[in-house]
Amino acid sequence: MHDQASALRDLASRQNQKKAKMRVIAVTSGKGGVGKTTITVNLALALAEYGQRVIILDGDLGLANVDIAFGLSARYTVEHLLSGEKSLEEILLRGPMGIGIIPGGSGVQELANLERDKLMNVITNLGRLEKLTDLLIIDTGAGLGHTVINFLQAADDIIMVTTPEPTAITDAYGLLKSLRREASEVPIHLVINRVRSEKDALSTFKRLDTAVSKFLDESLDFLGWVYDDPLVGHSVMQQEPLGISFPDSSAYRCTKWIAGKVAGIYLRPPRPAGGVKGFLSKLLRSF
Ligand SMILES: Nc1ncnc2c1ncn2[C@@H]1O[C@H](COP(=O)(O)OP(=O)(O)OP(=O)(O)O)[C@@H](O)[C@H]1O
Repeated sequence: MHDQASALRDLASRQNQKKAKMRVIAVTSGKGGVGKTTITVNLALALAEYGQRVIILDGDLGLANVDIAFGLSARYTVEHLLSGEKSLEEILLRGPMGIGIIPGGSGVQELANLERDKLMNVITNLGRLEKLTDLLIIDTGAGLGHTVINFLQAADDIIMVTTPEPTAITDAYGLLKSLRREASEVPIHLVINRVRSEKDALSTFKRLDTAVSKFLDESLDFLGWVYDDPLVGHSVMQQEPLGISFPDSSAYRCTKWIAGKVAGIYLRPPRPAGGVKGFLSKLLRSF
């Protein structure tokens, strides 16, 4: 008998067979406020600069703000997609460099707890994503709520963001520990945000990696770091991504380096901008 459930399974498997190579990257963190959204938005921009087609799913249930970071305002969200009121194309916002933004809103939680009658809308609509993008980047909420777990389990890769702050490191470790149980198949790549120097980044990584190898018997992949940069705050106030307002800032150059790795392009790690003092000291050294 060809019931509704098997019809859905057939449709989903046909979508899978047609699958182009859209990659799903979930950006997450143990603690809130460590720069997950800033990194998601600028990573998307840097990847678009490398010629990738990118769509961001704003999956942060409590603090959905990807649209705001782009200076846009969401009229419709995933909720409208789930109810069948709007199509994917109708809820999709377009940012700079053709970046697509899917506003999550409260529909995000529903997405994780789909009722059967809404499943058809999702499979049909999200199946079309394959044609629209090379990369789907999900900005998840912090911590390990039910919705976050579902996104992390479904992703091809997880980028975990932390800062060197002890509380952020403790929460990152806690999340890594849970992920080993909940999403052990998905590779996790660490980004350390708001570092003062390369040394600061490396020592933070070492601290976390030592704990992970000692207590979880695993090793961490270090994707890169982003400098603490006051220009990030300026760009947030301007509601314009850093890569648009301050493309030469040290934080954006780091993000481009990370994006290069994500896109499979090798770049050297950037150094912080030295300002006039740095320029003069380098100049004097060369005499
Ligand atoms: N590299 C950086 N240098 C300086 N400030 C930064 C940097 N990255 C993020 N910030 C600042 O930290 C604050 C939090 O950033 P953001 O909103 O991206 O964090 P989040 O992890 O997404 O937070 P939430 O958990 O609330 O979603 C912002 O005010 C932002 O300006």
